Amino acid sequence: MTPPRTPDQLHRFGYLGPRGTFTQMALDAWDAAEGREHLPFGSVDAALSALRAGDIDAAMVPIENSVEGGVSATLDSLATGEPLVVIGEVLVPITFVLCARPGMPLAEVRTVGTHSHAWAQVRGWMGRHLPDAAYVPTLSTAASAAALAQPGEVMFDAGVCAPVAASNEGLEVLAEDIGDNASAVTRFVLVARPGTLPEPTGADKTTIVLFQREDHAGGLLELLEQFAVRGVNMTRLESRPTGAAMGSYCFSIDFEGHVLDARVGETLMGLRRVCAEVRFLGSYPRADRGRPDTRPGTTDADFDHARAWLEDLRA
Ligand SMILES: O=C(O)C(=O)Cc1ccccc1
Repeated sequence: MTPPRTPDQLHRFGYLGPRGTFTQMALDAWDAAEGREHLPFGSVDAALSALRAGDIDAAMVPIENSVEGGVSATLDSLATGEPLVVIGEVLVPITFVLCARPGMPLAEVRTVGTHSHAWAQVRGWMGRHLPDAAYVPTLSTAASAAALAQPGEVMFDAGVCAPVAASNEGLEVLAEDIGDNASAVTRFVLVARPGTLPEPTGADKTTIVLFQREDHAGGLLELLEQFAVRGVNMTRLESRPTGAAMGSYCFSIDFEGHVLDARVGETLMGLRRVCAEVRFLGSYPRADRGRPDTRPGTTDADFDHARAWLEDLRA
């Protein structure tokens, strides 16, 4: 996981809570709290609204899972509304347990509560061990454990969460390691209001959202070739409905490099020419420290030489 790199001006951090979520683990990994506040929020939207309102300085939210894909609540909130920027990312390996109130036998579990992304990752196990169990969605994995720990009626018999959430809430673990994919990883992003741009490290990523001008044959290719000709490697590409009309999509994209890198700047200018809108969602150090494989002709020095050559011609 990423070591802490907390800019000095950030003091109040929000996260998708309650305590015991994978998102809290991501925030703890990023910011080993030294007097800074870590505040739980009930949903991604609630955390990002508090950030936009200025109640917190940054928010840790899930963005992508290696098994289930993008987290729509996060992608859509970042693509619209008051601008926010990603200033860091954290990768967290995911392990799930099935937990219940003490005394509940596995054979009697009829309903299971958890976050939709967690349910999608334990579907195989559920099919084998609790094929008739009904799914009850909760706003996070730890929210299902917290609900079971409250006295009185609860909407489900068991919850799926991190081992730490089950033990925080004094629940019994009915089964361990129930994820269908043992190497599942979730990627979390630390989001702030614009104005914080982490310095380039040589191992950076940039996130943008592209809105096309009009639907036409080769429209997506036109966007992709902006990256290809400048040697910029994409690490995530998703289309999301804009909500404006049926068939209206935007593209949410992560790629290697920092906005201050020449090839990234040239790519963004190319995209700006061919798109109706380019929303910049930040440049930040990669959690895995992976450095891009820069092709000959696409280094900062190559772009500088070419620009100097053109200026010479014009002079
Ligand atoms: O609900 C949580 O614990 C989260 O942090 C969101 C989530 C849910 C499922 C897998 C990874 C992250």
